[in-house]
Amino acid sequence: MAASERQWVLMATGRSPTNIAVIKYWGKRDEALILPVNDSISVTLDPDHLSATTTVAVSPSFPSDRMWLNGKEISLSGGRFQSCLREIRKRACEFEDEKKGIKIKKEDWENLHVHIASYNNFPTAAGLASSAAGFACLVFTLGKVMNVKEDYGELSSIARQGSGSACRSLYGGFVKWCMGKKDDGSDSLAVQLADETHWNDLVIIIAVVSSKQKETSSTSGMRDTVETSPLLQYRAQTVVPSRVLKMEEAIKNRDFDSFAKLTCADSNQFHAVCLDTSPPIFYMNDTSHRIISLVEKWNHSQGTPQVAYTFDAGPNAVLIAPNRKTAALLLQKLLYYFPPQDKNLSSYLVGDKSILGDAGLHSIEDVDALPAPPEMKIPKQKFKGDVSYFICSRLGSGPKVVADENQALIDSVTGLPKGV
Ligand SMILES: Nc1ncnc2c1ncn2[C@@H]1O[C@H](COP(=O)(O)OP(=O)(O)OP(=O)(O)O)[C@@H](O)[C@H]1O
Ligand SMILES: C[C@@](O)(CCOP(=O)(O)OP(=O)(O)O)CC(=O)O
Repeated sequence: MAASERQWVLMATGRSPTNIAVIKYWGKRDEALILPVNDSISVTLDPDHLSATTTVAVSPSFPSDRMWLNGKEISLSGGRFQSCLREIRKRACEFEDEKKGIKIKKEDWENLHVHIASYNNFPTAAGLASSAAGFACLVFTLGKVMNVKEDYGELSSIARQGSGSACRSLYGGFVKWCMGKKDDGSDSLAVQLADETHWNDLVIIIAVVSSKQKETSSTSGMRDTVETSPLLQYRAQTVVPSRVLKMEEAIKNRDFDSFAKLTCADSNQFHAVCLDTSPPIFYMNDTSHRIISLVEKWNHSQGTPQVAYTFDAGPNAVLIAPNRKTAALLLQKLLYYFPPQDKNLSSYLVGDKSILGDAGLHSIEDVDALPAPPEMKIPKQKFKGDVSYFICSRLGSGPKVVADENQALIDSVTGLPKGV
């Protein structure tokens, strides 16, 4: 290879959203391939608020594969990263850029190494599904740089091998992960039920209860549940199959009543199987329970669901409102009970801050003046400081290429992360 040939660096940058399940995935039937015991359904969140951005660079001058996450080098030796790299490399296609003097034959990809830099615009490993956005983005961006021709369904089954829930982040809007039947996992992939424009009135408010790393990871938690919970069998075989059908129908008809009831019931059953695990797993805390109680009492007082709640493997609440008006009412109730620790309202709600205006909350004085929610029995008690901050978001699109080279996370000359 000529010296000039050795110099080129080929790069691609992608951005992928995170997703939140409304019918939960919990339990694997195959640990290595990451095959689930039931179907699951999720909503994809707006990448402007919660997403991973990943740059993949390839160059004949790189002696090994390397990765940096949020500016720190991490090991790629784990099985999940290796599976994603292997599966994408297998599907890599010929690539040529005459201007830059780059010509890569299909068989060359086996010997070309990658540098990967990724950044999450929200806390990593804090129960906000960073692994879902991260692995979806990794697979999507590797696919771009390696000129992979496979469709998103196939890419989703590769992202699944990085982290199960990641397969659902390959699409925007409403997504179903079909568990599949085959032993090799080739039919365990994501399909889009409807894109983000189908039901774009929905508003999502996340209460970040704790951004510390959690005690029991989803991976080990669900392994323990599969081994010890008798309730999980009933959930996976009897409850979820009919719930998935009802949820698909609710989404198709934009039936918020059914959507909310199914979402809350499924979150509660997921936490019930965690409690049915030996030793029991507690992901929610007192603040999570207070938020459930607030929503349940409000919903009950109105006779129909106003808002849905769902909790993943952590205490953070994800609340889904049917429209901005209801979201603004919800925010008033939440801020009444969970006012900010300091006087800074603007940093207490991130994402779509305009919801504060809709709720008539322009300053901390407006929060102090909020009336107690009438449906609550003990309205006087407040829990200042129990919520770290709120995120206001909406449904969003699937992965996208970031074309602006200024936004690449790797320097195209050095092949190293910018700033390293
Ligand atoms: N941008 C990223 N690119 C590649 N991998 C990532 C990225 N972000 C996170 N990960 C991987 O995901 C791991 C964190 O996953 P973990 O399941 O512990 O937390 P989480 O996904 O934030 O929470 P949860 O799955 O419970 O919602 C990281 O240690 C890393 O291996
Ligand atoms: C509670 C959940 O968020 C569990 C997600 O689990 P992960 O996808 O993080 O687990 P692994 O496949 O072991 O990586 C529910 C869901 O997203 O469906």
